[in-house]
Amino acid sequence: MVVDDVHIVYKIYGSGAGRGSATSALSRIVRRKASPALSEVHAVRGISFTAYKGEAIGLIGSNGSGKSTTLAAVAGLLPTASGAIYTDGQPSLLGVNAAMMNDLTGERNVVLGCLAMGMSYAEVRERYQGIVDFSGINERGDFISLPMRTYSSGMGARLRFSIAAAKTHDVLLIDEALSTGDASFQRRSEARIKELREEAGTVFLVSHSSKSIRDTCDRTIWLEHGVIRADGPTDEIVEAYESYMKDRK
Ligand SMILES: Nc1ncnc2c1ncn2[C@@H]1O[C@H](COP(=O)(O)OP(=O)(O)OP(=O)(O)O)[C@@H](O)[C@H]1O
Repeated sequence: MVVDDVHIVYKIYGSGAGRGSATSALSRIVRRKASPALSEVHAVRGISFTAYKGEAIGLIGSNGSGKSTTLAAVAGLLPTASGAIYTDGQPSLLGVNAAMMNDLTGERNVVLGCLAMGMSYAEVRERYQGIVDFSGINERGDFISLPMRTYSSGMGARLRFSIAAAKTHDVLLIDEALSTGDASFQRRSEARIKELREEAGTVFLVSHSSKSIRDTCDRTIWLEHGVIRADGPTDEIVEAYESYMKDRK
């Protein structure tokens, strides 16, 4: 995957004083003025890197540094303002907020998620039990037949990860999902990420937990204010980042 001088700008409509109120809308209609001015957030400012098959790359940085935005752009969910992203294969984003139907049971979500990833009914039937066992959702009772809204955030994240990890991905983008699981689930998911890498995929992991980055990734990119501050071996970069964060306190 090649990310070449990518800039991402969020355009925010309807911001500013008086925008959005009924009177300001009415005055715009009367004066036949165009839509309200928009403000912009320049979230990613010219980042470039190359990622290879079989690599697991961690993305770290303080809040608002552009990590999730970068992942969303690589997944093709956000347009770039300039620059380009080239990937060999289909990237799939596994976010903590990935779309799951909260009113449906865990079981239905597993089936829907697998179908959405392109599996056939026969493949879903074959993999279903493995996914439920991996997630550990049923360890304390029959939760898989309850609606997703009854799950804790950690349980939801575990099920999402288990569904996504059931398939081999060309490029798997993981946003914070691992840090929500407990220790035993984290061990299982680290092992699964290693397998996914061996199956010739590239894995990106956004996390605030230095531990999950250290345990899963051998290369790390540190973003700050939308630019790459450092890119290199995980141990070096995480150490530099931790001392930077300590100095900021
Ligand atoms: N939907 C949005 N609309 C407008 N601005 C946004 C939107 N999402 C993010 N931003 C802005 O883009 C910048 C980067 O945000 P992003 O979520 O990528 O950061 P992050 O590094 O993932 O942060 P965190 O560690 O808090 O998850 C921030 O300044 C944020 O305010």
